[in-house]
Amino acid sequence: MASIPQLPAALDRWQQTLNWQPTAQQQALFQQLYEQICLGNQRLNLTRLTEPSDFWEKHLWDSLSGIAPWLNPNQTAPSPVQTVIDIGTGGGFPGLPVAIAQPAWQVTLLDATRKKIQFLETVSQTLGLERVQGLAERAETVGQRADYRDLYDLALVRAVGSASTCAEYALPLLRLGGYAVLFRGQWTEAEGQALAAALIQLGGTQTALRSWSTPLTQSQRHCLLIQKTAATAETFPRAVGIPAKAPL
Ligand SMILES: C[S@@+](CC[C@H](N)C(=O)[O-])C[C@H]1O[C@@H](n2cnc3c(N)ncnc32)[C@H](O)[C@@H]1O
Repeated sequence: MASIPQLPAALDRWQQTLNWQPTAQQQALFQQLYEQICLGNQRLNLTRLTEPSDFWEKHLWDSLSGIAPWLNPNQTAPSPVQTVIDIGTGGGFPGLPVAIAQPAWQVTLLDATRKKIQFLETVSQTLGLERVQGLAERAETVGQRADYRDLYDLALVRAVGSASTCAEYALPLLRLGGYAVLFRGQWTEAEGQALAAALIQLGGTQTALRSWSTPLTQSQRHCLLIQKTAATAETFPRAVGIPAKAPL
């Protein structure tokens, strides 16, 4: 069985780039995650990244780069976190690496595809991630449910749609003062302008735009931090399919 990059090389890279290191137990969980997601279930086609170094960089490192402000012991976290929702989690990213790195956080993995969520629940149980739960629903439906709205401290959204679409999924689910992290590859001024207009309608304020290169292949990444600074109108999220078809 192939191994993801092991100590000490990976530890150095975690330390240099995120100022954080996994414990030996967390490193073992990352390896188990790799085996379960990449090699364990080819049928669901959860990821096309099966090479250990690709998995480490584009799934593990990339997922944790989004929560860098909460990992770095020298930084004050933007706000305390207990509850997290990963919207459109797919193969469990960024939610599962985040749950391993932050074992005290309660992480909900949301995806519209029930089979993916059922598989991720089994993986979470196998890895002993007791604070992870799955939710097989559309983000638009969950965002209109009173038991999920205004609930989460942190929403993570990677590779699910345009930034405005992702913001419309995330903001209704956040408590006032909570944060959304939007993971992006390239980032253009036009996207920034569209997002700014959407945030006015959704009650969000962009507080940071971080830009960096990934540590192995120097691919460009952008990460947007958005705080919920006002209540989101009840009209959002709009009906299923509309946020993606007609972004704000
Ligand atoms: C390209 S995958 C990205 C998966 C993962 N976040 C990642 O970065 O590897 C997009 C996922 O979002 C889910 N998705 C798309 N729109 C959704 C919605 N409105 N509500 C819930 N899940 C959605 C899809 O089912 C799919 O699994």
